[in-house]
Amino acid sequence: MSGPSPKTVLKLALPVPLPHLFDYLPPKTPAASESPVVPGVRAVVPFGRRKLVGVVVECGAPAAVDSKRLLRVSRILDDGVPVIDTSLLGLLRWCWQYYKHAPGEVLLAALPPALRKPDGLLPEPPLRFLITEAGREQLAGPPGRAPAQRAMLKALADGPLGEDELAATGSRWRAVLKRVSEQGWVESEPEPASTARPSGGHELTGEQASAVAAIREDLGQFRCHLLDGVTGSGKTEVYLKVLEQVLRDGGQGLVLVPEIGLTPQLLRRFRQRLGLEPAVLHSGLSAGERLAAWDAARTGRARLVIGTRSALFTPMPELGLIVLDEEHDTSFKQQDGFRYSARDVAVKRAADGELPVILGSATPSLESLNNAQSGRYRHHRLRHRANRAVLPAWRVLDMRQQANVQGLAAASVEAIEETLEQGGQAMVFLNRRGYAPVLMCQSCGWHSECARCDASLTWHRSTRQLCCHHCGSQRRAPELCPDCRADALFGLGEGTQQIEEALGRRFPGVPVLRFDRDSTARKGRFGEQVEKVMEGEPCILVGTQMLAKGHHFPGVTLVVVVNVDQALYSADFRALERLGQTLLQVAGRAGRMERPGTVMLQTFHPEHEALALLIGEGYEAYAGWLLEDRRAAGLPPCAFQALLRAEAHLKSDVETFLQAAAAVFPDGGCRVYGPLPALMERVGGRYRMYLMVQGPGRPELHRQLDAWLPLLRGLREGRRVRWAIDVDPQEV
Ligand SMILES: Nc1ncnc2c1ncn2[C@@H]1O[C@H](COP(=O)(O)OP(=O)(O)OP(=O)(O)O)[C@@H](O)[C@H]1O
Ligand SMILES: [Zn+2]
Repeated sequence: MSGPSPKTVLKLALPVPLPHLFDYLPPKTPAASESPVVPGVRAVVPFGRRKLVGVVVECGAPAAVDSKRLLRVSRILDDGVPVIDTSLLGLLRWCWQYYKHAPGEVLLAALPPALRKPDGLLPEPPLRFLITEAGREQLAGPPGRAPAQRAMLKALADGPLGEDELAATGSRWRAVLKRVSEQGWVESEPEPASTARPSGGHELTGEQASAVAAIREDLGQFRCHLLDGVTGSGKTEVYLKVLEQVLRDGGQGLVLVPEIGLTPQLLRRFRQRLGLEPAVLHSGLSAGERLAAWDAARTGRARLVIGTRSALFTPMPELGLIVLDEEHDTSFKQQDGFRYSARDVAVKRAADGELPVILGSATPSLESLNNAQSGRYRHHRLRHRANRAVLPAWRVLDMRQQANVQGLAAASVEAIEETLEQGGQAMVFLNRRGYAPVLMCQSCGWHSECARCDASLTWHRSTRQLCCHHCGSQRRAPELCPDCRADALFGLGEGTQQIEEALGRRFPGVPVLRFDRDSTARKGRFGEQVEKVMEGEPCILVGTQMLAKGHHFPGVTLVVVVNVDQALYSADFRALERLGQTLLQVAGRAGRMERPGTVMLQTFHPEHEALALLIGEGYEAYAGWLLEDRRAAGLPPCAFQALLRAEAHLKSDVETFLQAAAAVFPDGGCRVYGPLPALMERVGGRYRMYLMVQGPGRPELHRQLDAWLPLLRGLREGRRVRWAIDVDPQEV
């Protein structure tokens, strides 16, 4: 027997945080039936003392080390069927190179969790069951002594059913199914692909129609379309019209939405308009549900996938369109581990697959606006609300001159009262959950601080807890001041719970619905509350960011924004961009139907030029002003950045490492700045700092980063810290 030739080495991505692929010999004597190993298949390999599941990335590459020392793949999984197709594999490879992240972690993140384990298998294709001629005859005959069998035949008489539907016919359905199948009364076949039956939909406005026409023209080729339409302008209707065409042409559609944009209402809308069941993918699903949805997309049974960030990596053999709704949303950027931007990777996927991508938003990111201005993206503007509703009117409340009860201005309370009297619904927005952001002692000035973070502990009065919203630590709230023992503790500032309580007291009998991460923690609660709002009875909604995103609440005519002043003076250069987006998105919930809406903005800085511009002239002017500023300051999107982030228990370790890292930064057109402290320097007892690398061009930035990385890995100072590269960072 000849020794293994280097030609047959397999390169695998394994789930370990190392920056390379791993060489293995192919499995021993593959069975005759087994097809040759191809890229994209899963394999089990020995790794140290463990067995790992990896994905074969390359076959037949020359081995990096002497092949005699190589270990052998234990076995190939899934009968050698690739779980990741070639084009997706190419995209993932681009990702690990671009984001400088471990290939194995990138690749395995693209697999449903169930397939990351050796015992997880590709699911069997689902079957559906049909009644046969003999079955019909049986049903037509006199009822026998097997009522369960008869009931099943009866259920099938109206058309084929899947396993889920049969399961609803009785607990012993499997046994019954077996019996009727043996009799030849029922047969099975693979579940066919879902087909779209679009119906309904609006007659498009002129603006919608021209956007739809332009995007349809580009089907079958790559182009990025920025759909820049004010809140309520009917962007979703544009997506639907283009998707209709894609589905009709036999393509698959992929729709990505922000973390909390994936609501039952949204799904219902897609389901009803397109007349098909979308495969839904998000992190809240069970492993089994996720696997099933992913597999339906991979095999082409599912024609439409709707999901959050990571759904971007679903294999879809006939993908014809990607839609990214609320493209400015920060949840599209993963903030730990594999720090990718789903927006940017979506554009790359579309380019690779030669298909159009739609980025939609009422408040586009400066990155996308910049790309539209430079002609790289096609820019479609929808300036009017679709259903003749007008954009809401703004009222700025100078809080220095307003009586203020528990955070609410007297004028806001009056406006809420008026709204309720007229049968409308009011929404109060503030970005702080809990009862009060700080618990403070009136006598000695003590205040609740997290021992492990540079942050105060939020007072959750109902549960009598002090909670850190950064590291999650919790403790019982003291009754007396822990320092001076005075009975003088009070909550400083307001959180959603306090506003909820204040409104409940002021408007007895009116439902006050709170939407924040605490109140909607229970599964399904969010949806229930939304349903309640949709019933249209007068009510008050109080909530955080969660309320800002894409909801269509027809009854809401008043929006009160409680406190956004912090952002006006933030050290983060993106703070004003985010503020403008949040304000307009929240405001956009008001007056989406016949009755016009009002937005009341409570602020201590009514004269601030940013607010004046945003409210006076709108987002386009505001974003233009911000973009000019970025250009003048040489900041993204007019420059390119990457961060080297590092953290450790000892601040000196972080500093020493970053200084050493800066010292070995290679020469070139990009410069390195720092070490600088993270915006919140200490979280969970760890100090966090970074170096910022910035330059005028992307290729230059990547060339220098790629030259720097091996040097960083060689630094002995790096052993005492956790470090990572963040390309195109969104926060510091
Ligand atoms: N051409 C049209 N004619 C009449 N009504 C329309 C039309 N297009 C959309 N609508 C209606 O207008 C409302 C807002 O539309 P939609 O939710 O699609 O807006 P949007 O731009 O996605 O909003 P947002 O950015 O605020 O989420 C919906 O009730 C929708 O049914
Ligand atoms: Zn903390």
